This record gives sequence, structure tokens and C-alpha cells, in this order.
Amino acid sequence: MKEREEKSIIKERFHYSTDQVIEKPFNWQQMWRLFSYMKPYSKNLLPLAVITVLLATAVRLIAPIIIGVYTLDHAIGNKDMNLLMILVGVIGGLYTLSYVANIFRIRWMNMLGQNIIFDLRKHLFTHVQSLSHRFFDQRSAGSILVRIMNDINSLQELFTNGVINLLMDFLLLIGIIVILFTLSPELTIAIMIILPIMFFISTNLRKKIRRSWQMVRLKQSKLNSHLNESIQGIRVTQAFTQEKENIEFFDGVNTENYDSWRDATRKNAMFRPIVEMTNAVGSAILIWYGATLIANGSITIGVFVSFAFYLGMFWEPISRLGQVYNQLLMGMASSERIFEFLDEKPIVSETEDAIHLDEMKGHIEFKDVEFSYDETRTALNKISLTINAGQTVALVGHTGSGKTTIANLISRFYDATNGEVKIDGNPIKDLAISSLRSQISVVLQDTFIFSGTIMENIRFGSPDASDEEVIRAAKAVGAHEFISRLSNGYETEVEERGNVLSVGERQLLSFARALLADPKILILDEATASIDTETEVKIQRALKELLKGRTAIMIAHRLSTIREADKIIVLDHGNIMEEGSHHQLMDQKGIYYELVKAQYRMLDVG
Ligand SMILES: Nc1ncnc2c1ncn2[C@@H]1O[C@H](COP(=O)(O)OP(=O)(O)OP(=O)(O)O)[C@@H](O)[C@H]1O
Repeated sequence: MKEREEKSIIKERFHYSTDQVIEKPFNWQQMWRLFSYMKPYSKNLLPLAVITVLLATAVRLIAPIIIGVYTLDHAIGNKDMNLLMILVGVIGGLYTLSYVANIFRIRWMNMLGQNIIFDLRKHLFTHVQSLSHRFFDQRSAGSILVRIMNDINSLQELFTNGVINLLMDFLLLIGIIVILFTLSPELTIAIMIILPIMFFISTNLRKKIRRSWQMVRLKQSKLNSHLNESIQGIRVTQAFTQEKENIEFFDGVNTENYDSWRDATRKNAMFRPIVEMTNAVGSAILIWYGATLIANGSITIGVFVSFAFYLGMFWEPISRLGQVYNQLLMGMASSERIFEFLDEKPIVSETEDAIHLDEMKGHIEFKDVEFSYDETRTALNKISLTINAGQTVALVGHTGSGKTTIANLISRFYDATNGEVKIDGNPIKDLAISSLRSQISVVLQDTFIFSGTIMENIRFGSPDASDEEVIRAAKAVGAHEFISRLSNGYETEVEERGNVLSVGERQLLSFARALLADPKILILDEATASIDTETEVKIQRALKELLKGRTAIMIAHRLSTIREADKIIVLDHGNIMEEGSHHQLMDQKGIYYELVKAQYRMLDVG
């Protein structure tokens, strides 16, 4: 009992919520949208591939008649050796043509498939880059990765083989039916009896197959999300010795993934045998009824042989169409998920006539701004504040009081629910996002370091900066010293997230990165929290110089760092409680005074 309880706790630990199975019927509009990715190739690769398909299909359709009716009935039946030789030559020539056409078909189709996948992945990545913070708040990184990698990969087979097979098989099927009817309508009708049975079985299976492929994607996404989180959080896991529990949870997710695959492939595997069974029934009918027709003189042996050839070919496109249909179903499930992302509009968007502020001054105004991340809680409550250009303003308050939210609204990572944010007198919604953000630098406590060299990391926001400028920025924030001590100095490679650097060193890097971008507005969100006091003093000194001519918003819990700010704004539960300089607020003996006193008391105790 206890064991079961423990297990359920582990099961309850991770939640990956947003990737539900999207249940929609087969959707032609979506199909059309997917195929529209072929459009850029409609003048080169696509027509070339279609021509080769038409050639190969035509050869396959003509060959059985030549072999059956012409060779058997005419040449061999009439012992016409000349005709026989000509026919052998024609058959040889046709097969050579088909062979060459197939080589090119495969080459061109692969190129077409790869190009479409390349375009689609680029489109999706570009789109995801433009999406607002809210989108990423609601999804795990792993589930986004699945869509950009796995879902797009699953379309590869469809575009490389599926689409063209669809055309080829469709043409073959129609061609064969027309030829069979021309040769012997009654024998054709006899064989066709099986078609509806087959159709009925396959349509029933279709729905189940489609749903199970969707389930596979869902489970894969969950597995990916969990993997991503486990690896990123491995240090915490090990510190709390939760490896065993994590492995157990992973086993659960991995098993779910395995089971979903097994279920989908099992249903998938039923398709082919059904087609082959009906093929066998068709052959039996042909032999029995065909023999009767030969006996009563309705058809010749040549027609019978041609029929046998066509029958062999007839089931091939049907069976392959079944496979293509499965590919289509998988493709539909994936494309539904891809299009769901592509249809996601950036919540923060700009108007067509957005203003480009080339020389921002840095005057910020909040007027009755209300904001909530979700419907349940208010993060900011009718906030009004003014920050003059060039001022340094500190935001203080308890955890969760709304400091970062104010910074988020200034960078326009979110839009205010009510009220207005203005920069240099312009409503922020009227500004071009790139012109706004390129003049704002944000330094967060959790600094993101990209894989690459230290030099590249500092240069991240200002790709045109010279090495000298990078070094100057690093010196200005006191990062030069530790960088010089690294094995390769500025050329030292750091891995993703900069795990080889200390938190403080990463912080210094992000300072240099922010300053190099030469912003008009600098937002420092708990930026000096991980830096030792000595370095902080250095940075404070450097900052004084660097903040000249810029508007700065400093968010700090360590109140000693913000004493000299022009203005201190005290927040509580999304409301502004106090506003003024350090001395004014100390005189007021309000919340700020209490916070400062509390910190001094803590220091005294320490
Ligand atoms: N992405 C988010 N989605 C939903 N709620 C959020 C999100 N970010 C913050 N919140 C909530 O909004 C409120 C204000 O958060 P905010 O990050 O602005 O606080 P803060 O004052 O910066 O806190 P801290 O000092 O801990 O950084 C909090 O209640 C927080 O839980």
C-alpha cells in the first residue's frame, strides 16, 4: 500500500500539459496547405519528377499488352519471328527507358522532399522565434523541440516518396482498370468484386491508425519534455538524491512511448496483409473465371496472360496507396501540430505603420497600467510612474511584488492588460519592436550563455562590434580580469548555458554584453545578486560612469546597491506603495525604511 502511494507521488511529480491529441477529421484544406510548400518547386523539380513518373508509369502500362496480346497472340501465335524480334527490342527499350526514368525520379523526388523539409523547418523556427513570452510560458522546451524535429521529420517520407507514389499509383490504377475493361469487361467485373470489401476494411482501420499515430507524437513529446528537464535539472536531482525516482518516472514515460508505438505499428501492420489476402482471392477468381472464358473462346491466352500481369500490378498500387494513406495520416497528425504553432500569432505585434525611434531618449511613463499573466492573479494594479530620460530608478519590494513584470512591460515582452506604457511620449504599442528592443538591454540574474567563445557571447547583441570594443566593455564591468585568466582568454569556448563559468562570472559577461549594445535603457534585474561585494563595488563604480546618459531600471533585493538611485519605487502586491530618493524614503519611515532596517539587522546578526 505504502509502496503504491510512493509511486503515485512520483507519478504526480512532473506534468506536461499542453500537448493534447488534436482530434480533427481528415482535412483537405490542411492537406492543401501542406502541399503548398511544393509551390516554390513547381517550375523545376516538381515538373521534372512528374515527367519521369509519367514515363515510368506509361512503360509499366504498355508492357503487359505487348507481352501478352502482341507477343503471345500475334507474334508467337502466327509464328511471325520478325515481329517477335521487333517486340523483344521494343520491350527491352521500354524497360531501359523506365529504368533511367526511375533513377531520375528517385533523385529529384529526394531533392524535392529535402527542400520542402528544409523550408518548413526554417518557416517554423523563424515563426517560433517571433512568438511572445506567453507562448513559451505555456510550453516546455522539449515539446517545442519535438515539433521542430520529429514532426517535421515525419513529413519527410511523405514528401520524398509518398506524394509522387500517390500520383504514380493513382495513374497506374486508373490505367490498369481502363485497359482491363477494354480487354475483357466481364473478367474485370468479376475481379473487381473484392474492391468494396477491401475499401470497407481499410476505411475502418484508417481512423484507428490515425488516432494511434497522434498518440505516438503525444507520448514522444512527453518523453522529450521530461528528458530535457531531467538533463537541465540533473544537478538538483543529484543534490536531492532523486535519481532513482527520476529513473522510475522516466521508465513510466518511456514505457508509455513504447506502448503507443507498438499499438500504432500493430494497427499499421494489419493493412498490408489485408491487401495481400484480397490479392490472393483476386488471383483465384482470375484463374477460375479466366479459364472458363478461354474455354468458351471469349478471350485469348494472350489476353489472359496480360490480365495476370495487370492483376499482379493492380494490387501493388492499391497496397502502396494504403501505405501512402498511412503516411498521409501520420503527416496529417504532424502537420496539425506544426500548423498549430504556425497559426499561433505573436500576442505582442506591431502595426504596419509602427514608429521607428532611431534615437530613443529613454523617457518612460506608465499610466494606470494593469497586468496579469493569467486570469486568476493580478501582477500589476493601476500602476502610474514616470522615469525621466537618464534617470536611475530602483524597484524594490517583496518577492512577487511585480518588479520584473514592470521590466517585462518596458521591453514589451507582454502588453499591458489595461492602461498605457509610453516611451518618449509614444505609446509603446505604436513603436517598432526591433527599434524598441535594440535600444534596451536587460541583464537578468539567470544569465544565458550560448555555446561559443567568450568573445562571441559578449558580442551577441552587437554582432558588428570589434574585438577592441568587446574588450573595452569587459574591462568596464570588471570581467576582463577573470577572462584573461581563462585558458584561451576571450577565445575560450564555453558550452551551452556556460556551465564552466561561475554564476558571478556569467553575470559579468552579461553586463559586458548589455553595455556593448550601448542601450538607451538598461534594465538590471537582480543583476548584481550573485557577485561578491568587492566586485560589486567595482561594478557600482563602473556603472556610475556607464549609466550616464542612459535610463536605468535597477531591481535589487540588496538595498545597499540602490542607495544612489535618483528614485526608488517600492512595490507591494502589484501596487506602488512609496516613491522617492533613499533619504526621502528613510525619513518617511515606511515600508522602505523597514526593509532597510531589516537588512541591516540581518547583517548585524551575520
Ligand atoms: N510568466 C508568468 N506567468 C504567470 N505568472 C507569472 C509569470 N511571471 C510572474 N508571474 C507572477 O506575477 C507576479 C509578479 O511577478 P514578478 O516576477 O514581477 O515579481 P518580482 O517582484 O520581480 O519578484 P522577484 O523579486 O521574486 O523577482 C507573481 O505573483 C508571479 O507569480
